[in-house]
Amino acid sequence: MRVAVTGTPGTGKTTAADLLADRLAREADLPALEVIHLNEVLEREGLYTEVDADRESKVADLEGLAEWLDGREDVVIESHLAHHFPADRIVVLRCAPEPLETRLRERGETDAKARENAESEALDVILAEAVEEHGLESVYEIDTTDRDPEAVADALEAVVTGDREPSAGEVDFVGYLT
Ligand SMILES: Nc1ncnc2c1ncn2[C@@H]1O[C@H](COP(=O)(O)OP(=O)(O)OP(=O)(O)O)[C@@H](O)[C@H]1O
Repeated sequence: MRVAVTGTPGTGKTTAADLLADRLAREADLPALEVIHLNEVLEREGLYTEVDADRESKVADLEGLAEWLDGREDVVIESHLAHHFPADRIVVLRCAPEPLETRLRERGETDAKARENAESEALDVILAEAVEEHGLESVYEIDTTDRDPEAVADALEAVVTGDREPSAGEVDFVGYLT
């Protein structure tokens, strides 16, 4: 089974996926899935097409990443790009725009980048992409706004074990737009 963990930068994908990886390694009754941090693969394998100077970020080579993922089936793929690849279950981590902006600023992002990501989150951009590419029945939303990382990992674990139902569309942050 392939599980994609996606969401706007700052929603806590890396943090939750690391906690899940610990649990998968320790608990024998959980499925044997390997957690892949796709941004690390992108860096390590050089799977980007250009470096975007203005935004100080690399443009992902989606075809190259898809080829790298080909044949890796029992995995949890963590990245804001994870929903662009074939997967059985797609988890979209969400966070209310204001606390998301604060998280990103505290992590050292520029005000402009923090604001841009908060607006993208308010507009459900990644959720919409995930639903368009995979359909409502494969998409699970987890609202991390008032959940600590262990509680987010609990919800993620419930998706992996099949104890949580698909839930796209439950989270609504449009009211945060100013
Ligand atoms: N559930 C949570 N509640 C509050 N803060 C959190 C939570 N999860 C992560 N954080 C904090 O938010 C910041 C972003 O977390 P993290 O790097 O895991 O996000 P991400 O979605 O993987 O981001 P990116 O896509 O940029 O890699 C970190 O400073 C982290 O400590």
